Amino acid sequence: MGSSGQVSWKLEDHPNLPKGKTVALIVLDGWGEYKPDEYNCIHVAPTPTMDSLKQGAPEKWRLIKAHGNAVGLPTEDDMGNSEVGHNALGAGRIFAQGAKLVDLALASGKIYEGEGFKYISECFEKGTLHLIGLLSDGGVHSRLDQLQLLLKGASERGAKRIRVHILTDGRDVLDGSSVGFVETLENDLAKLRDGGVDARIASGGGRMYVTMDRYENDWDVVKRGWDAQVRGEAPHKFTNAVEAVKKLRENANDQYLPPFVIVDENEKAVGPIVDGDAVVTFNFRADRMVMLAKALEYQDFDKFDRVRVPKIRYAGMLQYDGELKLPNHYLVSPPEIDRTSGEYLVRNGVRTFACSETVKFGHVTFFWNGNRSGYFNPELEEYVEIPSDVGITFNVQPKMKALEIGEKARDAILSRKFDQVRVNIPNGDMVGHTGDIQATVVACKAADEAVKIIIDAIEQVGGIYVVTADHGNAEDMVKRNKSGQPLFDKNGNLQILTSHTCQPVPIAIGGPGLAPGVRFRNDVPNGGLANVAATVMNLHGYVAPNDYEPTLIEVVKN
Ligand SMILES: O=C(O)[C@H](O)COP(=O)(O)O
Ligand SMILES: [Mn+2]
Ligand SMILES: [Mn+2]
Repeated sequence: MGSSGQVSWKLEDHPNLPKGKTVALIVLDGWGEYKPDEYNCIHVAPTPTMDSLKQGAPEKWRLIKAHGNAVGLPTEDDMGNSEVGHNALGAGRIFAQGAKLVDLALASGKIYEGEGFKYISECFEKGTLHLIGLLSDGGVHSRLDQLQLLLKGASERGAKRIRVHILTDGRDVLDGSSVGFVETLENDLAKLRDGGVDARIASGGGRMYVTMDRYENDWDVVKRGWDAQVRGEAPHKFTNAVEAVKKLRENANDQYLPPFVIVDENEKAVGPIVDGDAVVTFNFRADRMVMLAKALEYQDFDKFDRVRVPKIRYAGMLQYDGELKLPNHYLVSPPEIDRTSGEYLVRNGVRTFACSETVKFGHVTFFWNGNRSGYFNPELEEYVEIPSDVGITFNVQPKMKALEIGEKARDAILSRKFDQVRVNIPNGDMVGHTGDIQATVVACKAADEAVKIIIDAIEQVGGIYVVTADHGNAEDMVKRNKSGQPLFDKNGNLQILTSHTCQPVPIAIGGPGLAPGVRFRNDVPNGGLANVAATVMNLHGYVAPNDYEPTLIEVVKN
């Protein structure tokens, strides 16, 4: 920063590293490092390319942290995720993330003093407060304890009628855990009712089938939620949410429960959203709330027929998109992730290509650029989205679009029109979340093949590659005890881990364009994802800004 507070965008030249090399930056989603056993799908899958990077040159492969404090999460027990992972990779610094900011705002009570809470609380006298979000303690998109505090805080501050619209998880937490979370919530709501607040669950559904789509992959998902939450209409009606979830689990897992509404004895929905109500989406993470936020907020919304558009006061837990100012009102200010490496590099003339398929497209663009949509400079950047398959779980098509992403990146590299070619390869993560071990093995193989296509192209143009990951997933597919032994449930079934992990991730550098003597330093033993940005800036021939986390590489003279 200059003394006037103006950002000086000019990056210093690196003393020993040249400019003009094509740098391929490959993020394998959900690809951690863990002991090689039968539940490590990366180990089981043939992954010759990633293996050769690991076994090749020890000074060009290492592990970095991708969870907990290293990515701005509240505790070391918090697994990493795509949002915080790509934020750290792109921003080069560690920002206190949404989970932590909401914790702090709730603990200090500041959440109730902000504009967002005041705005919604004006409906408390006459209207209903609706809370919509993911019901689990996964800590990736939301957290149960935050919802509990918000329920208590809102009712103490005048909310007389509260309706909770739940989305069951099974993706950031064990499948089947939804029942326990709904029971806990029901207990809390019963206590509020004892205190005179009319508080109930009003609707629900599984997060992947109802509401929490992302990057506009499938608007039907959001529509199903809208119909249940706003209109009080769904194919399944129950008088009790615990019963609903137990019954619907007979034919679907937590992630994919069909939408349901809770009705009274006259079959009337207990909590549609109507004029004069307040709505809060209590997820702090943006990607899977943006679509609903648009449906709730935009007058001229045309992605599906909303049928009835109630006049409400709506606030997000956070503002989900700073560029779009979406939503306009929010309870907690999001982290201000500024001066990202993407912006610096583009402002220094680095021509950038970014690509993934829809389900991860925003990861290498929006998250990478500090939760900012759009280009910094359209003349120098091209972002390509390959449409994802719609309406299937990814264990059915575990190869996903890995090869297409690899080929697009290859073409971008060979065109020589770009200095940085950045991709996210989703397979390990998206298929890992299904809990299908065999399919995840196929997924890892496909991801490895995509890496090979890109590295081969880099060989051809004399470029440099950086291969890393955003957090673990496919390297461990079972829940384990403290000594690492797999755990079984009371019926003797293996407990499948659909979520991410706390494992470190690999980073490898190489390619013919890598200057002689470049190697990983030994003095950054606790390096994490945030150290990657400075590293990449070096590989483009620049020194990172002073306040960036230190580079992972050094240049030794031979
Ligand atoms: O949103 C999801 O799919 C999961 O909750 C987290 O996965 P991601 O962080 O890899 O997107
Ligand atoms: Mn991810
Ligand atoms: Mn994931």
